[in-house]
Amino acid sequence: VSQVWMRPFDHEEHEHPCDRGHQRVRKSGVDGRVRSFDEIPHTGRNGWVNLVKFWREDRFRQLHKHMEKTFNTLGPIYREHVGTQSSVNIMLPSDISELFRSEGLHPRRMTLQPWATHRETRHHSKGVFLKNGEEWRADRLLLNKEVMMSAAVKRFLPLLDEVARDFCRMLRAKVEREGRGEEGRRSLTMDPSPDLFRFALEASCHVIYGERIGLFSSSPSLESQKFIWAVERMLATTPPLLYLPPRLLLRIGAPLWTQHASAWDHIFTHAEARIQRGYQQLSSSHGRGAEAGAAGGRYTGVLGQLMEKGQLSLDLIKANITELMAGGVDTTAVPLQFALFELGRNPKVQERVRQQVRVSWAQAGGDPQKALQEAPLLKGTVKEILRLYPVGTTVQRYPIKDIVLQNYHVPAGTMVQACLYPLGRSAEVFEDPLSFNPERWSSSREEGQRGDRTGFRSLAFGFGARQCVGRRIAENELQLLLMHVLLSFHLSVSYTEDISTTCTLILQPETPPRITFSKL
Ligand code: HEM
Repeated sequence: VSQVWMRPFDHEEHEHPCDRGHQRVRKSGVDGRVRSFDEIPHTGRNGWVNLVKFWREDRFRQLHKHMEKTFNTLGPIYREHVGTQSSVNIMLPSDISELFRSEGLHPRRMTLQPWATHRETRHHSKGVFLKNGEEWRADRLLLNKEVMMSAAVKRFLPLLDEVARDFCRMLRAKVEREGRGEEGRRSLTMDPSPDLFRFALEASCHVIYGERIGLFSSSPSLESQKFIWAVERMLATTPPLLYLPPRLLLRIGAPLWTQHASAWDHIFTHAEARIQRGYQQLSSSHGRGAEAGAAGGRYTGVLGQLMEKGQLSLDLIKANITELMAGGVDTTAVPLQFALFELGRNPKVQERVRQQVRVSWAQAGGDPQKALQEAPLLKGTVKEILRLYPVGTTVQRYPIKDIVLQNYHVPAGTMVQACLYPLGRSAEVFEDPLSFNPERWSSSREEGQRGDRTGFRSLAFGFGARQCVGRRIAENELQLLLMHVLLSFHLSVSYTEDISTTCTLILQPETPPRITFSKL
């Protein structure tokens, strides 16, 4: 059944007798009439029954697979009601580009807002998750200058490079200390995920606070480990809360909510201490008057820049910095696990990327930005990993005007989700979709062959004005780490089966893969 609906919809011979969704789309192509919203194929009209099914069958954790299966059964568009949420789900680039055209100036996406205000917590009132509309836009334009613009990237790239190099130094020492084989060429097989989480937190702190926190030392602080746990807990408790109504939330969701709120408390406390310190430094440097900026011209991270410019209130700086901290650790540590695994199980691809990296690194004379520019396969590797393992499995929008998707009418204000996992694995969109091939992104060949010129195929960071604000940090952080790892180690894995994945708020391996690092 799986690929049936992907064939051209207006050809009689492609009708599939048991595929209701397919029939509807095909039929609409024949009489040319735009079908009503109610006719969109759906997974069951009763949201509460669906919620119970989701809960019983643990579908929240397998949401990506559930979506893939449902598209294969119902066609490229379907409706789903789960608890309080109702959405139209789509997965084809042409539909996503249509959605993008209707998102408006202040794109809105799904938030935890209704429940955040339902039970009072100390911190939700300060802004996290509450931003949509004009308030979001104003903050976002200011943030973009510090994290998205090329001048900002130039400022923080050397900081990321420093952390990536230190990570590899730490890893080389570990392999030498704990590995097998002759001295200088030892190998170590291990689960690198705890080290990758430390790397991601160290890198975030360096870019956001302009501060190193010493996570590669032999005794990293417990406080940082607690921060990592808090982000994990916050992410894991979010999805069910998105679907529960207030009354149910109070009865069965209360422990979840308590865990969620206390995780946020921890994340805020971690950020608050640093923000306070930054504020004091800034006040004292202004008191002294003379130097340029909080640290006499030294780059003091995104926080320092925002404080120095003084365009956001202290409360808004806190909310935004905390959101950057919360959004910046698991989102990079997890794709790195997938990347090391895929490079390990595809040794030929690994070697091709390494060859390119070696040349570019040798020619860059220590300039990390130049090295990345000359090694497009690194960028391709990151895109390829996020295609197969999108950190966020959906991107949501509430269009501000009525739109037509797959010839169905979708009214303004409907929640529409672009489902990235099925998109990335679709044979309709990608040639040989299950193969790991970073080179596919360097040629326009495939795009021509697929007949898709919308460009809406690499969407792991979302799209438009509301795309991921940490995108430039993440892309550079991932590429730099992979570059230094490939220069230092050969990677291999002892098994080649696919990794089982699970969805908390982000897509991650069920069990972190073990990787063999062999010193080069
Ligand atoms: C590979 C890594 C990452 C991926 C795949 C990713 C993905 C995403 C996606 C899909 C969105 C929603 C975009 C949309 O609705 O169009 C988003 C939003 C966001 N991300 Fe990321 N992200 C990553 C890394 C980061 C990092 C490193 C940070 C912080 C330093 C970050 C902070 C945020 C924030 C604050 C938002 C909300 C932006 C807004 O609504 O204005 N992300 N991310």
